[in-house]
Parts: sequence; C-alpha cells; structure tokens
Amino acid sequence: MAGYVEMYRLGKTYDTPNGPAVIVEDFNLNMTLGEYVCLLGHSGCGKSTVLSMVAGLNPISEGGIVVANHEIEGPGPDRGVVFQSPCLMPWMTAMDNVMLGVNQVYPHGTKAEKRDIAAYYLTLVGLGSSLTKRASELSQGMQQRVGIARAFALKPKMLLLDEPFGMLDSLTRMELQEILLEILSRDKITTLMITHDVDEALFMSDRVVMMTNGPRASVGKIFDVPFDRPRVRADVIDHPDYYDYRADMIGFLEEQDHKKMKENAAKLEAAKELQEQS
Ligand SMILES: Nc1ncnc2c1ncn2[C@@H]1O[C@H](COP(=O)(O)OP(=O)(O)OP(=O)(O)O)[C@@H](O)[C@H]1O
Repeated sequence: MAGYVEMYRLGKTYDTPNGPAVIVEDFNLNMTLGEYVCLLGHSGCGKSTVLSMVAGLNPISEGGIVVANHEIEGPGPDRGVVFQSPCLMPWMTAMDNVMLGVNQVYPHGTKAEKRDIAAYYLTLVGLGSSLTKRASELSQGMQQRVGIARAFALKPKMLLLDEPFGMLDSLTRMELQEILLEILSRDKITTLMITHDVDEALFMSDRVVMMTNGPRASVGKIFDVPFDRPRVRADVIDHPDYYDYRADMIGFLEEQDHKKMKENAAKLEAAKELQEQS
C-alpha cells in the first residue's frame, strides 16, 4: 500500500577497513500523512542510519525513500531534523538561529513576516521571553527547544527526530514531549523519531517499529499504539493494556539479545574449532 512516506527495500552498506558492512537490509516501511512513528532497537542496530537516509544526509545504498511523492536525493527543507544535540550557532540569538532556517524557506517574505514565524514557534516551545538571548547563554533544555522551534519553523512535510530528548533531565524531557505533541496536534506533521525509551515511544507515537539487531537490520515487529489523542500521560499509563504493550516491546528486545548471544557463541565455537584444526 502506498504511503505518504515510503521506504522500500532500503539498504545501507558502509565501506569499512574490513570490507563492506551491510548495516541495513530490505527495510520496508510506509507512513501515512500526519502519522507519528517511533523507531526502537538495540544500540548500533542502524536506527540513525535509517533516519539519516530519510534526512538525505547519508547516501542510500539500496532501494529508495519517497516523501510526498518525491524520491529523496539529498537534504532539503521539506524535512526538519532534530538531533540529540541541537547544533546551534552559539554566538547567535535564539531568534537568529531559527531565522537561519526561515530565511531559507521563505526567501521572499518580509523581514517582519519571517521574524513573526520564528517568534511564533519559539513562543510555542516556551522561549517567548528569551528570543534575544545568545544560544551560548541557554541551558541544554532551552537549546533543544530552539532546535525544535527551528525544525517546525521550516513548515516541513516531515519531522525527523534522533533521540531529541536523550540528553535532557526527566522533567525537561516530559515537558518537551508534551510541547512537541501539542505543536503536532496543530501542525500534523508526519514524524519519525528514534528513541531508546519504551515509555516515550508509547506516549508519543501511533506506531512503534522495532528493528532487528544488525548487521543486516530490518523491521522486526510493528506495534500499533491505540491510546487516544490528545495524549494525557496519566491516562496512557493507566490504560489497561499499557503494561502488556510495554512487556511485549521489552520481550522483543530481549529476544533480539538472546539471538545475538547465540550468534556470538556460535562464532566463538567456530573460531575455536578452526584454531584446533590448524
Ligand atoms: N559512517 C560509517 N561508517 C561505517 N560504519 C558506520 C558508519 N556509521 C555507522 N556505522 C555503523 O553502523 C551501525 C549502525 O549505526 P547507527 O548509528 O545507525 O546505529 P543506532 O541504532 O542509531 O545506534 P545508537 O542507538 O547507539 O545510536 C554501527 O555498527 C555503526 O558502527
């Protein structure tokens, strides 16, 4: 079935000193317009590799990606990206950092119009009174808010979030999760987010895509998240199925762990046999 976003037979092979390493193979995923999908999997399985290919920042080795009927060929303002650390220009104000993106997307807008857009999104993320502060004067949480405002101000077709709350304390993380959902409830942008946090995935997303362990990682299992929107954290946690979902996801990750351990043991055994024969 065609989707607003289509990743088809997606593959990534990196050149390494030991030869080509196939990290992602035959990764297939369709997303509908406005859908929020979380990508979850063990560290190093290839989540950032997939997301960076969608962002156009990492060349695709096999297959392809279509966003809103356009095949991805490189980065573009139709995809807003937020990384764990927001990569701001430290000497520039919060406003000017957001304006960098806005100027790119609205080259013909007046200066006042563009400043209004930047100020609007900075206010939505709670930085209305810090517009003129330099990025270097902002806390990590505030910097991440600027990064989120900058991504939204591009009015992207798709939002790509690579562990955007990973470096924040739990209170700031919860606050920003809620702010993000609130903005998305107005702007309805198709979102792909990487997280290591099962609870975060359940709170934020419509579907959770579990990746298999690499190498040759692909989609292992997909969970539909049935909780009503707008999401209220306490209601989500109190939902009668919440802990079953959580247990199923953790179960999948544990299964992947066991597979990896078995594979490693088999490799070790094979290496021992070779050594004995020689
Ligand atoms: N440029 C590169 N060249 C060679 N190997 C790479 C390159 N980038 C990533 N890799 C390898 O690809 C694999 C997947 O990396 P990736 O960062 O996509 O995983 P991840 O699931 O996002 O990890 P984490 O959860 O720890 O951030 C890892 O083994 C990594 O070492």
